Amino acid sequence: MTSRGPGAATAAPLELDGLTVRYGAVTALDGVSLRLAAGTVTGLVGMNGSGKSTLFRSVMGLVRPDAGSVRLWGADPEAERRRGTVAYTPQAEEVDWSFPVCVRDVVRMGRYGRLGPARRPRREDERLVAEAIEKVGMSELADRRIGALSGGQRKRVFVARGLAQEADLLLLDEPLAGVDRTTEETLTALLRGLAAEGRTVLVSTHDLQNLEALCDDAVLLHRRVILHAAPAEVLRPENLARAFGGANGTGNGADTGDGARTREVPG
Ligand SMILES: Nc1ncnc2c1ncn2[C@@H]1O[C@H](COP(=O)(O)OP(=O)(O)OP(=O)(O)O)[C@@H](O)[C@H]1O
Repeated sequence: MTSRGPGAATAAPLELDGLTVRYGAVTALDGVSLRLAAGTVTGLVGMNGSGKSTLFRSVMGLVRPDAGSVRLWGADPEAERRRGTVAYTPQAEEVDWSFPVCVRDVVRMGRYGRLGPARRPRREDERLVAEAIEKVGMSELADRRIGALSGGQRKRVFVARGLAQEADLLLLDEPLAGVDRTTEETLTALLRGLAAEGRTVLVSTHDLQNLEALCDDAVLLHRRVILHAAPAEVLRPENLARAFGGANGTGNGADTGDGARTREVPG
């Protein structure tokens, strides 16, 4: 894991304080405060449009907060982003899948922030790339164009990119959506393993059945943090109802308005 200066060891890997983000008239996040403990997996749970992706994008500096702050290990986030200590797996819809690259190319992008002065991947980088691809069960498809992958395979490629990056904080936007049961179990074990190594994972998910197996903590989001507690507590019907507006938490609820989404290339 990356070594940091004094003070960073005790600081939270991620701390949001009063984070507020608006897209024109739409308030996506409204005074969100959150602190993640190191070496944990935290589930981010909320209905469509509750602000989950906006939260991730704010941490990555892809949207500018209207108010509030993001701190990574107690410091200004820009330096940590540049050092590659935080990895982001975007939702599939945010990626340009016609970009002419193969699985290995995308995963190799995870190493770019860590390349030596020659800026050329070394044998060690290639080993880490191959290892990350193997961990998500994609070795046989390593040379396939990303546009020719299934939805579940696409998710796994971006999880592998985060693994190859050896980031200390991983932000995963719905990595389990649309994957089969075996892949879900593989990815769950993988994320649990990362936390056991001391890495910190924030993962948005709609899969409430898997929440307790996956997470140490969960955050119910509905523009604001409704509850940050153990998964069992978050799963209580009365708590889910506060975020989803239905007793069982499986209702879709009304979206709060559909703004145009930005798209980005895989790198
Ligand atoms: N680029 C944008 N321009 C305008 N509005 C946006 C933009 N991106 C998101 N929004 C709006 O902000 C709100 C929060 O969106 P966000 O994508 O963060 O929600 P989410 O919880 O990730 O949803 P989902 O579960 O559907 O992925 C929604 O009302 C959405 O329509």
